[in-house]
Amino acid sequence: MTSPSPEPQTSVNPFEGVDEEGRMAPAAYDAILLASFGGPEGQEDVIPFLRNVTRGRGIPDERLEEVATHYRANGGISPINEQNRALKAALEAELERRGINLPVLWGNRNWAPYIKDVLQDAYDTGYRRLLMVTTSVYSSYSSCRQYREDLGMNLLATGLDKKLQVDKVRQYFDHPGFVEPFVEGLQDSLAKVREQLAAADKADGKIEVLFATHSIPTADAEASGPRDREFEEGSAYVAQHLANARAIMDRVPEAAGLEWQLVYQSRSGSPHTPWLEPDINDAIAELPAKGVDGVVIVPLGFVSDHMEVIWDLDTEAMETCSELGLAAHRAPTPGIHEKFVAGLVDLVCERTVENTITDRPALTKLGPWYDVCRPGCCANLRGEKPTIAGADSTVGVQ
Ligand SMILES: CC1=C(CCC(=O)O)c2cc3nc(cc4[nH]c(cc5[nH]c(cc1n2)c(C)c5CCC(=O)O)c(CCC(=O)O)c4C)C(CCC(=O)O)=C3C
Ligand SMILES: [Fe+2]
Repeated sequence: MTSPSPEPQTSVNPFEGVDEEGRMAPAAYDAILLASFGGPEGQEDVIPFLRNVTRGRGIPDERLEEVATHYRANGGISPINEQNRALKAALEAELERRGINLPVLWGNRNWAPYIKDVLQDAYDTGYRRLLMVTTSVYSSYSSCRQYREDLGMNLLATGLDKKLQVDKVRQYFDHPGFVEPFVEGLQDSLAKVREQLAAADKADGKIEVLFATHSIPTADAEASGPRDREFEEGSAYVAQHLANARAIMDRVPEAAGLEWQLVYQSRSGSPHTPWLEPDINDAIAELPAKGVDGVVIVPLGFVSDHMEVIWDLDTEAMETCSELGLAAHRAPTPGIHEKFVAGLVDLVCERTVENTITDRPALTKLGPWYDVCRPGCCANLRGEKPTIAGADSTVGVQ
């Protein structure tokens, strides 16, 4: 039990304490908030979970039924919560190893433990300032602003908006802690695909690398990131993935000269709304005609092996590969890789007055990303909601 810190003051100038690169001055935090998506933990949770996820988003019922079957086939259980429990434990161990006294709280947007309850518990424990780390690393409405909105709305709903300050670490897509596990993963998966090819007497077979991420509506892709910067393909979300894919390819000598592409998965929504393409299965279907014999799938958009990885990649995309006679292997997600866990603690230390880390590593020219999102960053195209951690935020001190 800590003694309560002073209540935060509401600032008039939203940029106060934030420099031109969107960097926020280090502060004294009471705890880390690990914020994630959440997932069902039994058959009876599946539909209520899906309703939570899609509330107000117009996802057709047929799509919900289809997604429900992915969960049902796995006992109604998403692996994501267990993975977050493991990540929380790994973060606690790494903090302890470094002698950093910061508790780790865990809350989800769409399932228990809900962010709302965690915020109330945090306040009741005496915490007054939290630093949020999300399990979502790129810039887009779904992966950046929606987290910031859910924090803003839950602080308002609990009446804690003037009492509990929540800041957020920068989007960390190009932090070495996130990228390096994929470098190792690509190396290992390439070796496995080469073994498969050798066993099939195709030792010289051609291999292509597919970097897979979540599809989003093209309108959201165009609205991703800050308004005052131009990005490749007109989208921070796409540009961040392309830059990361190049950074990974450059670090794997065994992949020199191989063709690669960025592909998308898990599309939902109305078929009339354009989403990012190509779909991974369509991309795989084109490969035999290009003389490709083997595929490495790098799940670049994801932090852990949750449902969208084990179903859409390991089940569906792998099936597409085997139907076409392609050798294939899926590289791991960062999960609780020690470099990933250490990287998250480094990101926290960028922001804490104690144990401050001043170099802010980024493996692409796009980063290091902003601690405080620029105005209009990753806009909600359906209307504005209260957010935290943005220069245009209406909740908390920025
Ligand atoms: C960019 C992005 C990430 C990556 C960043 C991040 O990790 O946050 C992500 C992650 C995840 N998406 C997840 C699950 C779902 N996403 C859905 C729907 C949607 N995702 C979208 C985008 C993203 N999603 C979008 C634009 C929609 C449609 C509109 C909407 O509803 O906003 C739906 C509804 C049904 C469907 O249409 O598929 C479900 C069930 C799970 C949990 C998996 C598990 O349980 O293990 C995770 C980690
Ligand atoms: Fe953003």
